[in-house]
Order: sequence, then structure tokens, then C-alpha cells
Amino acid sequence: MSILRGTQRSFQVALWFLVLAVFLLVGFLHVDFRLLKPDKVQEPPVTNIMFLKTHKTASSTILNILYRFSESHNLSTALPEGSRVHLGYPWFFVTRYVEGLKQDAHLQHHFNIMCNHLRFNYPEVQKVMPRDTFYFSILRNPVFQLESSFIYYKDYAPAFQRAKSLDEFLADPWKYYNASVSLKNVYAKNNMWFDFGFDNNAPADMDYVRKRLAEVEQRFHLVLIADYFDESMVLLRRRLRWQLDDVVSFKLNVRSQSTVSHLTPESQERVRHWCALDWQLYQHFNRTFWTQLHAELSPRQLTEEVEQLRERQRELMALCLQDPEPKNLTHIDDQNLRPYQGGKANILGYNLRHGLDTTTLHICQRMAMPELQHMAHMYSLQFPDKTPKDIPFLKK
Ligand SMILES: Nc1ncnc2c1ncn2[C@@H]1O[C@H](COP(=O)(O)OS(=O)(=O)O)[C@@H](OP(=O)(O)O)[C@H]1O
Repeated sequence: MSILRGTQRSFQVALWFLVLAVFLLVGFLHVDFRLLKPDKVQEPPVTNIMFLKTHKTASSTILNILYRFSESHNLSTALPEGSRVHLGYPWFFVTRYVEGLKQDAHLQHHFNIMCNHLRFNYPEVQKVMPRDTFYFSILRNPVFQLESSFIYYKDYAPAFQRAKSLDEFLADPWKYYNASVSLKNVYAKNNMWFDFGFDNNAPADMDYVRKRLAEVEQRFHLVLIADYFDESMVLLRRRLRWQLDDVVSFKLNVRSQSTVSHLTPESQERVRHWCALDWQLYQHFNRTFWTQLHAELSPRQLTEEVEQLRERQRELMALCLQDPEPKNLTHIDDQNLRPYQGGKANILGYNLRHGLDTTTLHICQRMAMPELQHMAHMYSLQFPDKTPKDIPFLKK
């Protein structure tokens, strides 16, 4: 009996050692448990999408991705009505800002994609988008977002006009900022908070902030982070079940380095106070972004997928562009590829390689096309009988 018990114990000990050895081996070889799971049945790609285009957050690059997907899949896009260039911003979105809805606003008319600038107003957006719509948006560290905004809206936002630099503005913002002067000042304080439909002048009271963040959580399936753009595209692609090429892009609406200012550490801290609502919004969704990303991919998978995306971007740049470095306006040959210039920002664009075959040219043109020209193109495609969008800055 005791011999039998002894053998049993040795067997148990051996089994424990075996289990431990397997765990150590798995850890050592970085075996991914997810790989052992059976493949999910591949569902079709998501095609009903609402993208809340926030300001100065790489949102024009995402708009380009969505327009291309819409065109290549023959989808409908909720485009700005008539001569408008956005969906009523900075006013709250209402359905009459969408082309094709003005006369029959009482009718239910649904689009697949919605991605132009608007101030989020869920009840009205719902009237335009199908029930199963995937809602997503993007945020950027407010320090860099405000710095970009200051240069771009320097001449437009009254709050920025008199300040010589952002450092000067931040040293005494109330000297320059008056919310009641003009809605144009929304670019100067908590601009991303405003885009989500909230009051950008509200005190950053904890209870108020918590409730608004919960609302965003409830409405939006995903909030991306521009500071980790490639990681964001990896997560987006998985959520939408899209192909790799669908989320590959060229950086659009980029400034020349000469117009980028580097804020002092003191000014950076002041941004976090001045734009406390944006800072809370960013911190919260930066956390949830990484939690979601890590829940979906192992670190090794993430590295691999980011590298795959970058490799494909390099391939497409080599195929399409004369030079992967973006160029000043004066050095862009094709006026359809010249971006709109805002304030003191020197916004760059691309030159396509000569001699591209028709199919390649079609792809490359769309990847390099700035927002306004792309919107005009989409408008003419979708509404061939309407007067084409006029882009006055191209005539100068
Ligand atoms: N792929 C990618 N990754 C990281 N950052 C990117 C990317 N694409 C665009 N950008 C930067 O986004 C800034 C422009 O933002 P938006 O297009 O949202 O601006 S706008 O509100 O529509 O005018 C602008 O930032 P600044 O250069 O600091 O102004 C762009 O450089």
C-alpha cells in the first residue's frame, strides 16, 4: 500500500514538473496562445462607419482612408451639402448639412460612411446612419494638438491673433481668450472636447468629466490615438475586418518642420491645465486604447503587424511618389494635389511619379489627394447632376 502511495506521489511530482516545464518553454519561445485557438469564421468587412473628425489629430489622413474605401467599395458617403466644406461645424450637426437630405429630411435616408468635420450630435447623426454603424474617432496629446492648432488657426481664431507665440499665449491665456467673442475661439481651448459635442469652457469638475467620458464610451466603439497612428491603424483594421491596403496611407496635412514650435516644459504643463478637459479625455482614451490593443494582440503580433503596415506604406510610396518626403506648395506640380494652407502653417503635399499606368495612377492620386479636392471628387462621383464643388483657393 505504502509503495503504491509513494509511486502515486512521485507520479504527481513528475506531472507538476512536466506542467511547469511546458509553461517555461511556452514563455521562453513566446508561443502565442491565441495561435492555438481555432480560426473564427471570417465575417464580412464593416461598411457602415461614422468617424468623428476631430481637429489637428491626423484626421485628414483617416478621412482619406475612408473616402478611398467608400469609392472602391461603391458605398455612399454623407457629404457636405452644396458649397459647404464640412457638416456645419462649429454648429451642432443637423441632417440638413448633408447633401441629398435637405428636401426630404423627414425621410429616413442612410449612408454608409460619414467622416467630414462636424460637432457631434448623436440624435441627428443617428438619423443619417444605419443602426449597426461603427462609431470611432481619434485624439492627440493636447500639447501637440494645441501647438498645431495655434499655427494653423493663428489668423482665424481671435484668441491667437495677438499672441506672438504659443508660449506667450499660455503665459496668460485669459489676456487673449474670450469665449463669448466668437465661436472661432473653439480652436483655442479644449477643441477635441468641443468636437465631441461638449462645452469646452466648462470647469474640469471630476463628476462632470466622468459622466461625459462615460457618454463617449457608450457612443463610440473605438477611440484611436494619433500619437500612435500605426498602432491605431492595426487596431482599426482588425475591428473593421479590412484588408491591409485599406488602412495604408500617406501622411496628409503635414506641416514643414520650420513651422513646428517646441514648447518649453513649463508651457507643456500649462497646456495640460488650460485644456484640462482635453487632457482628461486624452488620458482616459489613451489608457483604454492600449488596454484594447493588448487584449487583441500579443506584443509580438503588434510589432509584426505595425511593421507589415510600414513596409506596405514604403512600397506604395516608392511606387507612387517622386520623393517620399512631402513638398512645399510651390514644388507641387499638380494643382489637384496642392493642399489648402491654414494660418502660418506651411502645409506640405506630394508629387506623383511620371509614367504611371492607369490603374496605379488611380490608386496613387487618391492616396495623395488633399482633403478638399478629395471631397470635391467624391461629391462629383456621388452627385454627377449637381454643380461640382468649387475650391476657390485653387484658382489663386
Ligand atoms: N499618419 C500620421 N501620423 C501622425 N500624425 C499625422 C499623420 N497624418 C497627419 N498627421 C498630423 O496631423 C495633423 C493634421 O491633423 P488633421 O488632418 O486632423 O487637421 S485638420 O483639423 O483636418 O486641419 C498634422 O500635425 P502637425 O504637423 O503637427 O500640424 C499632421 O502632421
